Amino acid sequence: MTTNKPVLVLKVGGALLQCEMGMARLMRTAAQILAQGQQVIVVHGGGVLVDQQLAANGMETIKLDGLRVTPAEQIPIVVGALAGTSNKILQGAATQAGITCVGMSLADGNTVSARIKDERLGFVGEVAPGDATYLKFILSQGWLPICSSIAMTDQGQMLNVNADQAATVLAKLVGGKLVLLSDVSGVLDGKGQLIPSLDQAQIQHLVQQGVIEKGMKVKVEAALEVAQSMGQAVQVASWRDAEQLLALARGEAVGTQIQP
Ligand SMILES: Nc1ncnc2c1ncn2[C@@H]1O[C@H](COP(=O)(O)OP(=O)(O)O)[C@@H](O)[C@H]1O
Ligand SMILES: CC(=O)N[C@@H](CCC(=O)OP(=O)(O)O)C(=O)O
Repeated sequence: MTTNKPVLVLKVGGALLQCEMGMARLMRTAAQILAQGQQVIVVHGGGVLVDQQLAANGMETIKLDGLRVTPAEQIPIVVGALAGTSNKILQGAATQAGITCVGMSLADGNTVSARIKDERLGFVGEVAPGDATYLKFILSQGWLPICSSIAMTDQGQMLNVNADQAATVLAKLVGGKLVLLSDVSGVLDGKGQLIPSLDQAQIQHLVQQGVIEKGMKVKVEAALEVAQSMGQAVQVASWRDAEQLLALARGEAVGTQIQP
């Protein structure tokens, strides 16, 4: 049984991986959504784990505008933390919730094509939609693809991709509905209050004021790009909030709506 609804592309941030209860709750919600015949893709980050692994190996973390500068010597650690440990931790949580899942990266089945984004960032990928065959096969089985944000160039060079941007490209590839789940209830104003809806002009203003910064700036800009190219709102919400997850399962708008 499948519905005609667009595929739900759920992006989860790395802080979720540090919270067993949060992961269990999210995967129970995903199981509920899948049981309704709704297809779901989970895309994940793991920035916190990368920070920890780099520190454990005596390496520094440098970010430029929310993106990790990734020199060649950090690639094995970044790939191990994201495509390895983070991906398998989430696969474990999904399995525990009774979900049949497939762990994958952006490179599998040529799902996403990638090239070096900016020499200053090192091995960081700029991504574009590729071939949806592999993803569609997994979805057609009623399985849950769990995708890390590791990509590859045509030459086989592994690249580190910001996970919000990875989710954006997968949403475009399958024409899906994108929900970016983070550790905050949505985009917050200068007083810490949730902003229910944001358009391009409001985003620019808040970025200029420094109210939206760092990882949230990357997230909101990725959300705006996909909202505009697909002509539909993108949600920024929290995986911490059980209510938001239930509302999400019911197909309701939660968190902050980024408007086209
Ligand atoms: N205006 C804002 N509203 C909410 N969070 C913000 C804002 N500006 C910056 N942030 C920061 O962005 C973080 C979310 O981005 P990020 O750490 O990249 O999340 P994730 O790892 O879930 O993708 C929040 O935890 C918060 O520290
Ligand atoms: C290029 C770049 O910045 N890559 C990110 C990929 C992981 C990520 O985005 O994780 P969160 O979703 O948990 O922030 C990084 O290395 O941290």
